[in-house]
Amino acid sequence: MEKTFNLARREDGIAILTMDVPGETMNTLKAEFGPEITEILAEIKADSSIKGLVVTSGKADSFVAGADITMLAACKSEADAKALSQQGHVVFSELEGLSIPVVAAINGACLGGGLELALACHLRVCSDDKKTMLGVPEVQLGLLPGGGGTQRLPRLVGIATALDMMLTGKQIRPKQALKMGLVNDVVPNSILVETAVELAKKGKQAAKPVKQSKINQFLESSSFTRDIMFDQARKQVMKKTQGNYPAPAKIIDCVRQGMNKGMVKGLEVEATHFANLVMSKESAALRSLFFATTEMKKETGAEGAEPRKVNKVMVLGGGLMGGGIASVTTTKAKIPARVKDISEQGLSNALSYAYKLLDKGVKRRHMTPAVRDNIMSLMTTTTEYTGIKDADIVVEAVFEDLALKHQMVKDVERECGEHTIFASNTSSLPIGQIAAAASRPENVIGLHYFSPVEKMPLVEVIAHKTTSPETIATTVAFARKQGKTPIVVQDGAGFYVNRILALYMNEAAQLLLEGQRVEHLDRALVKFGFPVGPMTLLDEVGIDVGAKISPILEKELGERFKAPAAFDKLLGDDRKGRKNGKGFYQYGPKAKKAKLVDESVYKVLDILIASDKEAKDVAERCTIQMLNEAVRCLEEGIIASPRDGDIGAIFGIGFPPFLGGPFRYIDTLGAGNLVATLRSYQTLYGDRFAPCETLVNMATEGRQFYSH
Ligand SMILES: C[C@H](O)CC(=O)SCCNC(=O)CCNC(=O)[C@H](O)C(C)(C)COP(=O)(O)OP(=O)(O)OC[C@H]1O[C@@H](n2cnc3c(N)ncnc32)[C@H](O)[C@@H]1OP(=O)(O)O
Repeated sequence: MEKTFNLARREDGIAILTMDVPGETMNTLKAEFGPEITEILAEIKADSSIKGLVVTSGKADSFVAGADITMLAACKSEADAKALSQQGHVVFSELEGLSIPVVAAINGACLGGGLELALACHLRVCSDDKKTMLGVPEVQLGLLPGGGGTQRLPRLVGIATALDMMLTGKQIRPKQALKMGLVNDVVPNSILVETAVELAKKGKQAAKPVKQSKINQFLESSSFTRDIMFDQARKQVMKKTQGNYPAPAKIIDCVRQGMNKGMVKGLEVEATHFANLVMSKESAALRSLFFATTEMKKETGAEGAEPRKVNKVMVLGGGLMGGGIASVTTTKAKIPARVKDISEQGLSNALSYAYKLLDKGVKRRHMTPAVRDNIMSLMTTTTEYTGIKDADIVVEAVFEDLALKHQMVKDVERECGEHTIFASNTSSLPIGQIAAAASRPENVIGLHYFSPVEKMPLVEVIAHKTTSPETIATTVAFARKQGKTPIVVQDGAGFYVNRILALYMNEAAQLLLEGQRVEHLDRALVKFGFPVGPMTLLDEVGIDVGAKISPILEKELGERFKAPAAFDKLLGDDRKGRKNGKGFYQYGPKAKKAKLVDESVYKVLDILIASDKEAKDVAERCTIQMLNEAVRCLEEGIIASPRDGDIGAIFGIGFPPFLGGPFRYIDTLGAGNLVATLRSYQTLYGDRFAPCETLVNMATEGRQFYSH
């Protein structure tokens, strides 16, 4: 069997231990490495000629990307998972206990168990490479650092910093890692191992005291003050997670017990909590997202088709969406983008949108002014169709007006090359209708971004009947270069995401009209796990935008999409939401910092406030139609798979990740139970709740969407 670890002795007495998992792209930690590493550690201990040890990786892109998540997912019981954590504890303690200095030389991803391995070394050096990032992202998988991280990290960088890293899962760049004392040096990759060797030769050194604010020094100084800090952290995470995610509270408990009762106790608590989390349904759902997104990175979107290279992009429309699209094209994909708008004002808006985003990076010291200016130089503007003949993709982000979009298709076909792709960022118009004006419809596709473009991870790539596979593959690859997760969906009003969202929003509106308070509706859905409630969302997106989409969906998809008629009164009262400072909530200079409902909205809608319904009933009534419609989209072939439907809902509208997406959630609920609930709502509130055929069949046959 090929070995994972290689120990090379140098003449100067420093040995280099290189980890290189055979046949895999990245190093990950697996239980089966246990005997091999134990043997090597014994060999090192027995060899008095070894005066120091450097631990490094043979992979170009990773030090170690953590414990193997597939191995964790395969655990059958808490006992299995606890054994894994304890095995890690033993090996890392042995490494830490070596009498010779041990230095980790880190290049590339050093995450989760990988960072825990590095923490067990006495010193750490990392490369300044762009790929080098350090962190403990376990919380994003519904887990906690189970290889001693909850104990060693706070002891190295301080409790406050360690909690911040563990509770957010954020990745730390080399410079920042040096500043916070996570690594001892940052050097170019070419001299990484040599620097680590030199450090090892200097011998073990006492860790430099962590630079802490006065308040944190005080808070970390006694168990009494530490407890205040832990209680505060607990309150904050409960507020943020609404108690839906068990990992954060367990992370805090591990640190509390370890810092107050010592490392041995801390490790014991860590292994127990880790095991419990590995077996939790929340972690299973979050792990499924990791597997889904990793799998999707390899797909071209159209079987057998290869993407063409995109060297130049044009964006039509310099509004919020156009500015955002141009910005991710230049900043993330590093592809030149030419923005066209009819007005100079539109163009300067787009430029300043992109500039402000980049400048934020400069202010936070994530980039230099020179890099910002370089990226800005990739963005040019025009009011005419000039300098775009060789554009590979034109992304249209103008008003939702079919005639205008037809004009754009014709203009682009006239002004650009035969191969130029016309991608429409429409949120509601069927792409087939837009392509009807094209003489090269195979080049026409939908590319639906979500607002704000630079933040929202999803794009829907919409193929109409005759979009060519090459156009699909090129658009998918382009979106990925922009840092997006694309899902390919079929053409149809509202595509996938807006279609399932519309029913959810309509039901929230219906509940409002029945007298449920605005803030109660929002709280109920936030408690369920959405990042914001439906009323806040409508204010953010624009009540006018919602009102424009609704009739299109109703016309194309039927009566169940009919928005409550009373909502027209909102527009009659010029209530568009945040953008004009008039919506469900108060805005503007007079508004208090704490968000307050604009109570006058009840009068406009003739609402008599009723007593609050149970939050879980409110959430169920709004989300159940979303679930039903998601299945209908699968039934109609709008989405290709439950996996795409889950990723689309989570990344597009923030469907609670701990539920794994609508389809995984249906599996948890059971199709039979869901159908029964839908039918009871149907009796009470009408046919918009009628369960779709697939769900009914699944209920009869006892089927699930996923086999695991
Ligand atoms: C006990 C411990 O405390 C518990 C843990 O350590 S839990 C694990 C914590 N670590 C993580 O969460 C990191 C997970 N990995 C990532 O975020 C990303 O892979 C990355 C940022 C490291 C690299 O991203 P990117 O360059 O886009 O590469 P990506 O396509 O995701 O991954 C490359 C390959 O490595 C695999 N991989 C990366 N990290 C992995 C992990 N921790 N477990 C299993 N496989 C992993 C991917 O599945 C993929 O495999 P493939 O080539 O066979 O498809």
